[in-house]
Amino acid sequence: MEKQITALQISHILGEDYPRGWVESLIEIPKKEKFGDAAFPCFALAKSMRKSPAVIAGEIAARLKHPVFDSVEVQSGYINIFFDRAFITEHTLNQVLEDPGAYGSHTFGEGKNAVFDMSSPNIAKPFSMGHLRSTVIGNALANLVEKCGYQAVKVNYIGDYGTQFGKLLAAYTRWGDPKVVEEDPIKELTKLYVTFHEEAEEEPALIEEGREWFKKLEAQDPEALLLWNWFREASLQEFDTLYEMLGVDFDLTRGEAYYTDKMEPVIQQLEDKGLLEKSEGADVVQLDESMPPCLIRKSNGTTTYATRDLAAAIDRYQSYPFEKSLYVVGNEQTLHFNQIKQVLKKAGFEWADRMEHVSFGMILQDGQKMSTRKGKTVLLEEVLEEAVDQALMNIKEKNPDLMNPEETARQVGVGAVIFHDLKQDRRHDIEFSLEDMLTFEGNTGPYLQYTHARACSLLRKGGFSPEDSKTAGGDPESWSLVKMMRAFPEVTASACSTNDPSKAARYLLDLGRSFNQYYAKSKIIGSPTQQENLTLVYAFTVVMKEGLRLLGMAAPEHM
Ligand SMILES: NC(=[NH2+])NCCC[C@H](N)C(=O)O
Repeated sequence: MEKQITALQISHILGEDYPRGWVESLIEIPKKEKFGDAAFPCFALAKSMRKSPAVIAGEIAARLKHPVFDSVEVQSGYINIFFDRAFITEHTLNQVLEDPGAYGSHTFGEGKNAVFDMSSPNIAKPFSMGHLRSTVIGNALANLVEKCGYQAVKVNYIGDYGTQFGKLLAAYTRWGDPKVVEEDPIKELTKLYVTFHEEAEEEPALIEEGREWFKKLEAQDPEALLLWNWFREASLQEFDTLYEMLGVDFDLTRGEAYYTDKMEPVIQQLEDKGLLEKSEGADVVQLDESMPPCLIRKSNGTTTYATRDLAAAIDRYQSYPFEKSLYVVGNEQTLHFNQIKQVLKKAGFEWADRMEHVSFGMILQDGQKMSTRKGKTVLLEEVLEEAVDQALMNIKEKNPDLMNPEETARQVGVGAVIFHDLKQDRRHDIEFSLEDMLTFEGNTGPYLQYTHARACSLLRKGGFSPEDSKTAGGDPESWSLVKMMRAFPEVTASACSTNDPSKAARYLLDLGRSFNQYYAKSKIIGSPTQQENLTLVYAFTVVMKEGLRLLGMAAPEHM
């Protein structure tokens, strides 16, 4: 906010040739305190004003006045502005404490829908690392858009359709044992699927058998349908255990199969609009030179992944006219989503521009993709359990008297995995390392949660209660922390608008560091301004807790 005020003042002094937005883009936030809280470099003005930057800086500085400015200095072409700390501190604390849960909220999304296609695992297959990323990133973004006023609609678009289910049905009817499937459905079904592929190399006729089964499924053959339903329900149940652990829920679990009878009308529309072309017996829509045509119907008459996504996009727009529709899916599907978008655009759906592929990289282990195929299965549930176990060990070591250590360990272990994902630029591949995720020092989830818990324990020690808050007259040592808390609303807005939860995650690391620095430097309890200091600590817990909530993490008060 001070940045805008500063820009407005400078722009006002310079006149209309230098608009506020332009001035604001030049303003820097100095790293060193001695250069002020904001700095304006005058070098870009030298040419048009035909004066040296130092002279210009002097002239502007002489006229720069506002209640939030405490002092203004000129240093070699820069104007360094120092804000009125007491004024801003009080204002910030009042804002945070006025309505704690609402601090950092915005209204710009009000009355608008944001639809999320997220998680979307495939039934009868293990929940992969990619699906974990989609779940975690999608959930954080959904929280962020809601923070900005949007209505989030979280859709779990499960992969419950397609030729692979023909193969699975073929494999099951040949080799499956209902009891074994019942016991550990995903594991057994995956095995059957792998067996199918191995056997098919010896016996190519199997492939045909798989196709036949898929045709039966499409024709709603009772036996096929019964088995498919069973596999589906059993898989969803296993996924639910994971979602519960992660603390994620959905507004809608609606998979590809839901669109079985909604594709024909879409294909008809494409036909009517003259977009459908025959290509080697298949129906395709030609796209611009940058991509291959989109396959709508294969030569054997079956529909595709793309056809279902087209039907789903149209259906979503009809049910939830959206301002944005985000597909939180790995990088490897970029071409697919570009194709879908372009087909819809060609068909005249202007809203296709509001669809966005929120892509992300892979999770690597020792530089290689963590795979769920063949022998190398890494089961996500085991990963999370391992994280929780290790968190429990860490916690017991640090705080042997903690009540309810299991619940806290769950919050910390799961939080560690979530944060490790969210702190990085989502488009990059990330290296998986439980050790790195779980340390209490460094850029981790546990570090943030621990910092928050320490602050809570200070409040308990000081017998603080929010009703006794004192927002004026705080400790000057708190300035960096105050500025950090002040930045929160800007961070939520920008993380939301750029679909980038890492902005919020990295901000929380900075916030945590600011708090720990303040804590190290100040005598909080027992100082003459104890109540003011504790008010600040309390405000910090409010912002940290809300930040963690947005990322999908818990903020335990004891650790
Ligand atoms: N609308 C979509 N295509 N969403 C992504 C689905 C992801 C797919 N089930 C997979 O695991 O690869």
